[in-house]
Amino acid sequence: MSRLLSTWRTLPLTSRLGLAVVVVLCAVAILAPWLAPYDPSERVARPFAHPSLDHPLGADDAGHDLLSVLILGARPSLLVGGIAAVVATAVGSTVGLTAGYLRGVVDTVLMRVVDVVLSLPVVPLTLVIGVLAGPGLPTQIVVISLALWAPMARELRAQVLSVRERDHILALRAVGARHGYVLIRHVVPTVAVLVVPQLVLAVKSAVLLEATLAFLGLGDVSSMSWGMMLSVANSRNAFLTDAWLWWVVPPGAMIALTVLAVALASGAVERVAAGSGAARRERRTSGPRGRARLDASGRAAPSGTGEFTAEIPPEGAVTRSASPIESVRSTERGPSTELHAGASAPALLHLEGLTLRYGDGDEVGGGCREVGLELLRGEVLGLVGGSGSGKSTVASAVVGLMPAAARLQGGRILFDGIDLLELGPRERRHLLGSRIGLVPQEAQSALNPVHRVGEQIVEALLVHERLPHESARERARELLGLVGLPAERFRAYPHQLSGGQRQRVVLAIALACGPDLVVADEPTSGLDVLVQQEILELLRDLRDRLGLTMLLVTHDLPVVMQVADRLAVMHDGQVVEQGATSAVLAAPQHPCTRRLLDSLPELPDLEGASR
Ligand SMILES: Nc1ncnc2c1ncn2[C@@H]1O[C@H](COP(=O)(O)OP(=O)(O)OP(=O)(O)O)[C@@H](O)[C@H]1O
Repeated sequence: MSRLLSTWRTLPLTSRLGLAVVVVLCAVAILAPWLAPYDPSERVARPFAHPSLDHPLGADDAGHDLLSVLILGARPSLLVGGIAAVVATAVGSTVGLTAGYLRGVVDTVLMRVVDVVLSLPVVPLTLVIGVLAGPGLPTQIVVISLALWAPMARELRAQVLSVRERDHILALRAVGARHGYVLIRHVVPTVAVLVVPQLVLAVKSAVLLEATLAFLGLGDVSSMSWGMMLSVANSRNAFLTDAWLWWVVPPGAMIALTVLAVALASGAVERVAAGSGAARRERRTSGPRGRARLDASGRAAPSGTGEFTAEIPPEGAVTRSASPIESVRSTERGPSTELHAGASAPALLHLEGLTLRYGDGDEVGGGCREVGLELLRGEVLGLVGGSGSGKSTVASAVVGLMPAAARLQGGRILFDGIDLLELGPRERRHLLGSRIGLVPQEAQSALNPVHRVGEQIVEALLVHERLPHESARERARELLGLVGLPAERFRAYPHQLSGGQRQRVVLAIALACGPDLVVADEPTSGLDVLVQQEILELLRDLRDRLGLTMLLVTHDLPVVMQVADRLAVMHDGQVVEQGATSAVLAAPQHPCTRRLLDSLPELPDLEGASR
């Protein structure tokens, strides 16, 4: 209540005024039968009676009290407007969400339907539908909803297109989460803030359209809305006498007042919706009072100090069923370290002539050409090259998250003998996260900022494994331990972690279901040198302990030199050189490899300098 009051105080005067008028109008509509001084269907005055104390708005041609008709008219006007707006918003939002999220054929078909609806002239269309369906409130609701849903669908689709490309949504799709799950749990909450003000604006348009339809004779004569009052006044020659002053002006003024008030109130609703989203985030990020605070290393710090806050689970709350490594190993599927870099070992990942370009027609370009790579089980392959050489294109093709503009022109990606490019979306989703894990670039944006990091690991686990929630949480804590984070970090939000800690969480998500292959796209970018070193040590450690098979994409040669068994160098979309790391570094064959090596900084001879 106090939050509502404080929000009310922050609203501009016009918004407050609009909200107040909307509330009064709704109250009048609800209480109309008790507020109206007379029964509007009874003849209580002489026809065309002028306004008087008994009848402040006079009477119509049949002697009905016009004030009572006006008060009762609020009901159908607001009811039709409200219901039609809700229906239009529901249809428009569903279409916009589906088209924007699924893209492809679904998007094309739905947007062409939207284009057709938008190109139809509203008034003649409504007349045709009205004549076919017959006048009445249901017809009005259908016609108004039909006229309003299409612009909403278009607007929402644009928002969803941008939200679906956010890194944390891509990261979730990379662990194989179902479309419905990603939509409902991550996309809908983000765009809901936009839907609420749209709904309010739709009410405004719907009230106006209801009046238009009623005036055109598509209203329900048995329930006299304000639009219907105008229609009846017109047909009963109110304009030929001075009766229009009290028969036409008041309902016209009420329609104008409603539209204006709703328009003013929409600003307030937008603010409140955005505010409540922010407050929810704030509540989530600050957590309940009285929680212990942790310092950067995860130890308890005196409350009221320190940047990091996280709840410490009660002592003994976690009963460890297996060591973190055992947890991950228990889901391992193939041989690992024994076959490490063995020349005769079967390739886990095999790319043949992969050609992927961006754009269509004359605009086609970029991407990668005729890429051939082989990654053995237990091996770390470093994919290096300058900016724009095509590394990310190859990585995105392996995990199946190519940008919309990407066009596959040929080649195969064999993963454990399965051609990934031949798989349907559902089969591919089953592999992602469970057998192929992705460590995306930019851990900060790959994590959902309003969900606890532990829950994000749990989410990745539950996408593929049927586990009781508590067991999943326990596994998530073990995975945190595996990547070198204290289990207490489970309850932290991404912003409460350092860059290196976030990167570890992203790694834990990638490892959650014990994948056979991990694709790490620039896993150390944006981190300072010391943290980079820590992450590299962690990768090395995981490789040795778990026999991880990893495709490590980076432009940073020193990074791969420390972890990769073999290197593949890309330039201009092609692999120009590949071989054992030591061999490539010792005797680079291609000028690009030599340039990459030459670009490595050399430390000055400090000893010499100090002499
Ligand atoms: N969505 C896209 N639309 C059009 N062209 C693209 C798109 N993404 C990449 N490209 C082009 O494809 C080529 C390869 O890009 P890619 O991102 O794979 O390179 P990269 O080696 O990963 O570079 P960086 O290290 O800078 O990310 C570049 O020429 C780039 O301009």
